[in-house]
Amino acid sequence: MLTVSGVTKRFGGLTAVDDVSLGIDRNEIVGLIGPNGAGKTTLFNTIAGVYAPVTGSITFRGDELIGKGPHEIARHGITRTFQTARTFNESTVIDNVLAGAVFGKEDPDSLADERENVRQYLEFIGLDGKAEEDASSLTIAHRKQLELARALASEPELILVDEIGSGLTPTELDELSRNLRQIRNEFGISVFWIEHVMDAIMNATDRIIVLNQGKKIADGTPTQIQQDSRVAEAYLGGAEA
Ligand SMILES: Nc1ncnc2c1ncn2[C@@H]1O[C@H](COP(=O)(O)OP(=O)(O)OP(=O)(O)O)[C@@H](O)[C@H]1O
Repeated sequence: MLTVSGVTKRFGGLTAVDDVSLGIDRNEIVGLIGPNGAGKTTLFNTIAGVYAPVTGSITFRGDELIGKGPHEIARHGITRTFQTARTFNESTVIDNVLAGAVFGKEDPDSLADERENVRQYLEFIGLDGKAEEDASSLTIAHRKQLELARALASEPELILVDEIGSGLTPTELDELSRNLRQIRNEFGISVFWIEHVMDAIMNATDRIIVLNQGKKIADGTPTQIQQDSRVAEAYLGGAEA
């Protein structure tokens, strides 16, 4: 469904993403891991249309995405969540989800209809009891769930999730991992997920891609990745730095 071929992105003399190729299929949860500075966020930003790569091609259901901006890419069915949840804090929880619905769709219904429609996503995520509260009153974990509900409301086919684990307790992270699996299971949405918390990524993904210094060094099942000596070396190298 998503095909990244030979993508390179440089910042001045630094090659942040170096000739990376990968694919994400329909209905897959794929983890993206790698030591700090490996190029994970830069790769996401390149897929999402924030950066144009110097070389390579990124297609989604056969359409070339390179040259398209973030709004256009969202309308192709790719949406994202951010490492630091970017909720509109002065707005209610339901209005935040409504913003996702209106932003992501080619042809949104009337606001009143969309408002009714997006309640299902809050219910699905388990935040319906907080629909009328200000987003600023939510805990970090609930804000991250709100971001997922907002992403769902844009009715995407692929969600790019940038680190949900930081700042969460293990129980909260379990809940969010469960949300991601439910999103895949019930809506058939694919998830591409950057995460530093290894337990979560090993337990909740179907496949894991590993970047190190901009290059893809491994792509396999969680078990294969745990046994991959290049991956272990990359993390040990990072720990010494
Ligand atoms: N806007 C930018 N301008 C210049 N250099 C950048 C920019 N964004 C990222 N970089 C550099 O590109 C490299 C890859 O960074 P990136 O943030 O993509 O890594 P990452 O794997 O997401 O790291 P982390 O796990 O720490 O978030 C790093 O060396 C970083 O300093």
